[in-house]
Amino acid sequence: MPVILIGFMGTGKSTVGRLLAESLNQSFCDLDDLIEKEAGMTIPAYFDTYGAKAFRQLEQDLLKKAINEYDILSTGGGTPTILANQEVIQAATGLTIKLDAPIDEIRSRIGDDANRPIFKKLSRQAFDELKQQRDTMYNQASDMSIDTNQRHPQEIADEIKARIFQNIDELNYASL
Ligand SMILES: Nc1ncnc2c1ncn2[C@@H]1O[C@H](COP(=O)(O)OP(=O)(O)O)[C@@H](O)[C@H]1O
Ligand SMILES: O=C(O)C1=C[C@@H](OP(=O)(O)O)[C@@H](O)[C@H](O)C1
Ligand SMILES: [Mg+2]
Repeated sequence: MPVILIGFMGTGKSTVGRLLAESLNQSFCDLDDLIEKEAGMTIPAYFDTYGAKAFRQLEQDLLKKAINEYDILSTGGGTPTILANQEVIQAATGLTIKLDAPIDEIRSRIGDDANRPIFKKLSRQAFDELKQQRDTMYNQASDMSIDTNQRHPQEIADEIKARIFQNIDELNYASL
């Protein structure tokens, strides 16, 4: 059953996804890593060279591929903002989980990281508004939401694991 992690940048999708896959001994893909591998450059370099539109197109192409090939998929914060991606995520048969954190916690997590071109470019207010706007999309696209504030990534991965097994049990009961 594939698990897709969505949510705003800095909520821990990449970190938790990796831990979850290790703990379940399942295959893992971080969509941003796949993009960097395919493009042969970092994400900030790709934004600088080709622009945001080209980035979204490459992301869309690789999402379709990755969703069929991996058990655990960590998306980028902007992935579910594209309608075609929402459709691909909703058509997937597993669980889609939104990770969340308060905006100030996000700022402190990613503040020093030069790897997020969107964070670097936006004013404080625009960044807050972007999160509010995107949260609506994450809520619509996810089956459940997990607050990651003041929690260790391993604890969050363990909670997701428990939820997966709970979900499998419910599906098994429903088919009896
Ligand atoms: N639960 C957490 N508590 C504190 N810091 C975290 C947590 N999860 C991730 N981080 C840190 O926050 C930063 C962003 O995490 P990352 O997994 O890259 O998020 P995302 O993929 O959602 O952008 C990293 O420095 C990571 O170590
Ligand atoms: O929010 C966004 O639009 C983006 C989030 C990033 O991923 P993370 O959410 O893993 O930081 C990465 O895909 C790119 O910088 C664009
Ligand atoms: Mg990430």
